[in-house]
Amino acid sequence: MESTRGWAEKEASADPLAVFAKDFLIPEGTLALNGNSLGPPAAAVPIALSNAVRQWSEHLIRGWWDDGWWDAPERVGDRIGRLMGAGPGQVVVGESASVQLFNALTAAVRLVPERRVLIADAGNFPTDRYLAASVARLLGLRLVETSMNDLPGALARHAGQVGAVLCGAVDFRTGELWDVPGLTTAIHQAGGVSVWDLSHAAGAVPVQADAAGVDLAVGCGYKYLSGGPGAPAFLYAARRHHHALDFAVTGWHGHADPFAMSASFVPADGITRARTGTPQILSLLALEAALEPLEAAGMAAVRAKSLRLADYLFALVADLDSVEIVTPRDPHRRGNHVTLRLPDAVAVAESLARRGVIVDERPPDLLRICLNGLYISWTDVYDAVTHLREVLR
Ligand SMILES: Cc1ncc(COP(=O)(O)O)c(C=O)c1O
Ligand SMILES: Nc1c(O)cccc1C(=O)C[C@H](N)C(=O)O
Repeated sequence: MESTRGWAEKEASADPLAVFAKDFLIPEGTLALNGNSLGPPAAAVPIALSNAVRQWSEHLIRGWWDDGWWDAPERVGDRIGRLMGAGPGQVVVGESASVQLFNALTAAVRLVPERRVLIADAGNFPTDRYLAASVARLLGLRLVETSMNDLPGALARHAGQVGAVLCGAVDFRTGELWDVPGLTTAIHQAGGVSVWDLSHAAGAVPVQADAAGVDLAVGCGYKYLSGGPGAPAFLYAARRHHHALDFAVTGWHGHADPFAMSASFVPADGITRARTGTPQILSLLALEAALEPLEAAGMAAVRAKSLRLADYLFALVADLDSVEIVTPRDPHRRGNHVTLRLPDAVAVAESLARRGVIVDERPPDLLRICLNGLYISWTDVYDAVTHLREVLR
């Protein structure tokens, strides 16, 4: 690795994934380095949306059957599942990540009703923490918040009482990737049920959900999956739990026979019981189309390139005295975004945005830079760091 633009250009011209950048709509001259918050639109999305509106106008309500709308939550779920190492029939798409978290967490608690301690990652995204507190109040559980580093300690301290355990796979602030397989095993050994928030992992890290023994998981559709603002989220539930899953949000789309319009809820078989009410079809079809470039490029190839882009950024910022790299350097211990600590991160992010470099900050001093190898190039990294260098000067 060399810190010259010529080297970055050479690397970019040899990059087999470079072709995928044209599959995204990013304004000329803009570096979209915040795909950990909102991924850019895939070029396939406006086409899929206009197709969906055409289906709607031509087929009206028949679209539910004739155009495959009814099965979209499971169909798109299977496609997202393939990106996260989940076999078919274990993922549904719909609702926000917050609603899916509520449903996953309450279902996890109901799998082990005698276990009265709910353990939650204290560094998790606020919505996860708020929901853990709310579910604990709702179900009369004792909430224990712990740092991820001390999760094994917390499991040991509450041995015999641990029920649901809610963790984020990638720390939304620091980009640290936790040991999903190892910690899931530890949760099981403590008699608990794991609920992983994969929002910063799905489409970024090839999480092996099935192989890791994950029980339940949820994630956003608008970050690395690029489904668009407010894209539907996903819920994964391991097949071995399906027969016992008792979701709190029991909508008619999760009923065994929805059009029987019966008086009481009988859950559908399989993951379909995780469905709630009528899914957001336009958004679901946009999300489905957005998956195409990632599927074509391959999760493993995108991950490998993204890690190398981050290594390149680490090398380029090494001489910036005021910048501390917060994200672990070990590729097994980081997700996709890279976090730098520097004075006045908010002002730096604003100055970068004026130069067309879109990153984000988490106050007071963290700057997050998302290097998604699917559409970010070697020269983008070089240019972004050049701008950062000038802004800091
Ligand atoms: C880890 C994590 N979970 C959940 C969310 C958001 O959930 P929702 O889509 O319901 O706003 C985010 C980001 O907004 C997040 O980073
Ligand atoms: N979900 C967001 C939103 O509705 C508006 C602005 C940003 C977001 C985000 O996704 C924030 C993101 N989850 C984070 O890690 O900070």
